[in-house]
Amino acid sequence: MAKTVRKPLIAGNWKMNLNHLEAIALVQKIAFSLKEEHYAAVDATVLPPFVDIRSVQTLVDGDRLLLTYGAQDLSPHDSGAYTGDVSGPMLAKLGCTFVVVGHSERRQHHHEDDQLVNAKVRAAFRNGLTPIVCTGESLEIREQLGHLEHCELQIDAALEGVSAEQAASVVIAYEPVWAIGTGRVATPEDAQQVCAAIRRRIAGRFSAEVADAVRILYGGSVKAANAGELLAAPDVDGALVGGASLDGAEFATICLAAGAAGTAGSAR
Ligand SMILES: O=C[C@H](O)COP(=O)(O)O
Repeated sequence: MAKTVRKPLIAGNWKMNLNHLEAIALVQKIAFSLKEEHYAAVDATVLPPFVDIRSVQTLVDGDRLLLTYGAQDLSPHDSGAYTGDVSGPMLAKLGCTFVVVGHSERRQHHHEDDQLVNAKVRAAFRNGLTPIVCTGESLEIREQLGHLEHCELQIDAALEGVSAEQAASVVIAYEPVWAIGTGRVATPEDAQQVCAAIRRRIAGRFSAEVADAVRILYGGSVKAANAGELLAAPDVDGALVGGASLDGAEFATICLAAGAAGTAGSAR
């Protein structure tokens, strides 16, 4: 299957790194390397910590950058007595495009379960934000060959109650837990197998048209050196990049590789 309709997306998840001054410096570096003409072939977005978003917004708006930005999490509630939480309306007001939901680090360190992930997906849609829904198996599940079913069930749960129209706009990120921050990257075949299975599941649950529209990213130790081969896989529509997104030139190189892979896919 060629990548005829899906524009590649590279999302830089900064995790809990960079204060707002460092955020400005990084966006400036990305802007230096990623020119307006490059955005015809790839969408690029950064996902800074909450406290950096206003600074990133000011720079993106002021310099009319085509780079988008988003958040790494949101509350399932839109307002109220939820100390420490940040709501969808707040992120929308800051001009966020995307919000990560269900990252394995939140599932692990904040005990987020499938029900909460689903509530956050619905909060994102309610507020005009595009959720980047993460799924991925542990090493133990992979060794027991349960990875496909594990990811399919996580995606089923995350999209519970979501309309076909909303589902078509969702972004899914397949991130095997054993590949995150470890330097141990999945092979293109591993990534393709799971991304294709997720797409088939969405086709069965919604429709072939919805499945064809959904962008499925791979995440886990993506770098400029391995991005090209991962992004060439037919069902891999981009990458959720952690560590390598903290280097502006490296992030831009990954974006350019995605643009090239997308262009090659359309020509097939
Ligand atoms: O959200 C990004 C992923 O967790 C991947 O992180 P990484 O590129 O540092 O392995």
